[in-house]
Amino acid sequence: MNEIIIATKNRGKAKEYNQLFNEYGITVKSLLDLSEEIPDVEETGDTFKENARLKAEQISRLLEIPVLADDSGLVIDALDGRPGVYSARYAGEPTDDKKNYEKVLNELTEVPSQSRTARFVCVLALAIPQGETVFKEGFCEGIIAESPVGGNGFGYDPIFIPEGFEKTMAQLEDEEKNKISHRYHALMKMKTWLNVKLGKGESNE
Ligand SMILES: O=c1nc[nH]c2c1ncn2[C@H]1C[C@H](O)[C@@H](COP(=O)(O)OP(=O)(O)OP(=O)(O)O)O1
Ligand SMILES: [Mg+2]
Repeated sequence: MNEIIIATKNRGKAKEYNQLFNEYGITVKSLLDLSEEIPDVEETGDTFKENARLKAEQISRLLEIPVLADDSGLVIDALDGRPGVYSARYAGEPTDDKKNYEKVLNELTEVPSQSRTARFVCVLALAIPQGETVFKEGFCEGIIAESPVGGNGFGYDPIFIPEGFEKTMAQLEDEEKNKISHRYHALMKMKTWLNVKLGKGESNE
């Protein structure tokens, strides 16, 4: 098998999974690459895990093959965890990345830098026909910038300064982001789990 489906309609995510899987010789197909029209999965869950499950299981059932899905978002301490699972629709629907991060910056105008701590969260689900869905979670710690900078990445990247950096996620090269991102960490945990499952490696969990 040298192809995997990721149940997403987000081009930014699909691009990152393609880059992350590239070294294994695996091509990633998103729902945008399929010739058939795939209905939207309603993200009705209250947690990243529930929404990741909905996306992975519904598409796996539809296509009758194993499917990965990620539900992710930005969790800001000074906002009691918002936008969290509502990250994609924080400023309403349809999703508008710029409106979303501008809303966050407006809500944080009075908040000093030491209190602007936040993290990106990614719950990655692997749904297998006739099997139990597996979940792995990844985090990327950082702080929220005063204003948006940078043109790489997607979503909230222009306002997120990862720990250990003095620039935003949107100023990092793709390869740099892919070494530290919540998505990378979740995928590495999934890879470890799969290797153990296939008898190819040691668990380090
Ligand atoms: O690395 C990231 N860099 C910046 N922003 C990010 C990142 N990862 C997630 N995010 C934000 C974007 C979106 O506002 C929300 C994900 O929402 P989420 O529902 O998981 O994805 P989505 O609706 O964009 O596509 P889909 O559900 O088809 O996979 O969190
Ligand atoms: Mg979504």
